Amino acid sequence: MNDAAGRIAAARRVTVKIGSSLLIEGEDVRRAWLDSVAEDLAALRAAGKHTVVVSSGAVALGRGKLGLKRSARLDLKQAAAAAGQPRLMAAWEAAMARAGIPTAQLLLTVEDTESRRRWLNARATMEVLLREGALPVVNENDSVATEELRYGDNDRLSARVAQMIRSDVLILLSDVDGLYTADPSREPGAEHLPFLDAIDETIEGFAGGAGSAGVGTGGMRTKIAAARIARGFGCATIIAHGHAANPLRALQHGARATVIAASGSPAGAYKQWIAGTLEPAGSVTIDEGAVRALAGGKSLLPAGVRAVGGVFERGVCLRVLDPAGREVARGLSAYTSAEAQAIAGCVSAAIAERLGYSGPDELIHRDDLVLV
Ligand SMILES: Nc1ncnc2c1ncn2[C@@H]1O[C@H](COP(=O)(O)OP(=O)(O)O)[C@@H](O)[C@H]1O
Ligand SMILES: N[C@@H](CCC(=O)OP(=O)(O)O)C(=O)O
Repeated sequence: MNDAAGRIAAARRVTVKIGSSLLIEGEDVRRAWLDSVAEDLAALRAAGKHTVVVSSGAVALGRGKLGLKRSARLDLKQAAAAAGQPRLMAAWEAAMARAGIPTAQLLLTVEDTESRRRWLNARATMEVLLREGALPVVNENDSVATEELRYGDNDRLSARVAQMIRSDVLILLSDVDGLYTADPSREPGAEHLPFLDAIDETIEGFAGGAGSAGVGTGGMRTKIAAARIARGFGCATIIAHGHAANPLRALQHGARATVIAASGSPAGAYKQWIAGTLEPAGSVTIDEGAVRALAGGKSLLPAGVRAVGGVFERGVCLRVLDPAGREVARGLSAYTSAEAQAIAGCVSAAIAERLGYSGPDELIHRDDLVLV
């Protein structure tokens, strides 16, 4: 299944990145086009797929609003982003409301995607939004980012977002229908590449090395960098043309694109990430029945917990120990240490009464658990 349509059909979670050039014309949003994207996103939802959008456009809209000229100066870009972001979100909000889907805004920085704690918090927010049927619309928090610590391009940010929500597919909508052997706007003879199973130096060379066509805009280079990140955690990347109406539907109907395959699956990579936690924040000791349940692929319920070690927040990685103190698993805790202590040994039906509020039935959900 090397075509974009097949990948999208099989995906459970999809991240879509939309560049400024698609969204904005002159100084305003291409509203009719955005309505068509909203329709496509609603169709993905109706097909049971969880979708997140990474949308550029704040800087371009803010420039128009403030009457600023194009400039490479970071402070001017930051001011433009601050002025343009509300306009960008207003456009998304209006388009998605017409499609019957509530939107939510997340502004992320490099730090949010690099620090484990902030990552987990952003992820938890995203999960609730997806569960509640909202469309998270993400952009870089340009106004607080620094020169040394900013993505600067939403291609790589979208790969991190795809990782955060465990997307199977990352769709980069651009003004070109994929990767060519050279920049097609400069070399008419350049060949289109429909499918890549790996990213090597030759491929990176196509996307424009230093001093060649890609410099300045980010161009294909940041898209290949994004595909490389996505590939590493089990997510395929699709680079596609997005300028015409209903660009996602067009892809689902076989429009030409470049597909870059993933290595492994998002779930596998996620579990590797959990297993690779250097310093788990605490531990839970479980009884024999729970050890058997985990070995059988079940979640860890509070009923099987005998003791809780350490002081920890929700979402952190815990060691799961058998009655003899041997580590049998690792997983992300759905509760804080204080809560875990309060509900240890407790049947699921009694959790709400014990805590005074309701919470998940599982202390560690099987999706967040890996046997060691
Ligand atoms: N090998 C290549 N294949 C396709 N496009 C390329 C290649 N090298 C450079 N490009 C350029 O990259 C552009 C897309 O990047 P960019 O303008 O940054 O898009 P976006 O705004 O969608 O992020 C294309 O219009 C094309 O001119
Ligand atoms: N965060 C910036 C967008 C940065 C970016 O990657 O732009 P683009 O190359 O148009 O996708 C903004 O909202 O204007």
